[in-house]
Amino acid sequence: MNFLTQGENPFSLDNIRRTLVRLEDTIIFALIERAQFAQNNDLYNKDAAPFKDVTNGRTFLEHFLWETEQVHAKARRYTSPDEYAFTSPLPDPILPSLSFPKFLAPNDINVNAQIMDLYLQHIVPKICAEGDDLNYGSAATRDIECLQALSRRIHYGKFVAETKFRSNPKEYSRLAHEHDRDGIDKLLTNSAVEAALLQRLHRKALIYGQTVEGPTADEHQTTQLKIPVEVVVDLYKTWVIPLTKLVEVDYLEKRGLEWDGNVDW
Ligand SMILES: O=C(O)C(=O)C[C@]1(C(=O)O)C=C[C@@H](O)C=C1
Repeated sequence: MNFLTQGENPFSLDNIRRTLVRLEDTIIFALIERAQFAQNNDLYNKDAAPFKDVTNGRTFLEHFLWETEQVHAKARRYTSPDEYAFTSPLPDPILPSLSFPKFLAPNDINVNAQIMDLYLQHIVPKICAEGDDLNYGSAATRDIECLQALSRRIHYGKFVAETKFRSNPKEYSRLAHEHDRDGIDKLLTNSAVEAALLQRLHRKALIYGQTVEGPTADEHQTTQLKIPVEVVVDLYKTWVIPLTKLVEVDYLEKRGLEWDGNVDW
């Protein structure tokens, strides 16, 4: 989403959902890119021999991510309301600051630590072949792309939550004051949207993951998929949607508690 475009409201629920749909493509392609390299578990072990003298007590991935985020911070990446860094400390931007439209209420919700854990424990082992192929730089670069895309998608829940809050502030506020997180979860859940998403994802993983050879595309040629379809669907079902909802509930609870009766904060 380009928050700086004039004219169209970037914060309508339709536009926010359109961004979530586009991020499905980003995430699937990032996973396909990572899947071409072996697991390379040394990347995730801070005592691994190839790196332990150069990464200051971090794993190679953490170290490389920190270096990458330092460069991106200089280009003001983390001043954008939909971007969340995994590492710190980070330098100030070297570009002048932008003024983004005010939409989200101030909050410090950041679930990147959970995203890192789920990615390393549940994604890499399922999409990459076991073993070590020495492609450390390539694999870590793809890891960072996967992590950034997942982080953006999951923290986008804040925008969904704010639009939902604005459409029903009294009820969310009542539930927040009762600390009824299950009630908030129930109120924000749209099962039809979730079911449609999982079906769409299944089709996308099947189509994007195919090896296209010859002059015509064969929609039944599914034997050589670059990543297993069910891994992508499971990733969303078990992790991406629940973590997005966690972000939404955290946001709505705080938002509801602090609500002063005006829709704008
Ligand atoms: O689109 C919404 O309404 C959202 O809240 C996002 C989302 C998702 O993660 O995709 C999460 C909860 C809803 O049940 C449906 C979908």
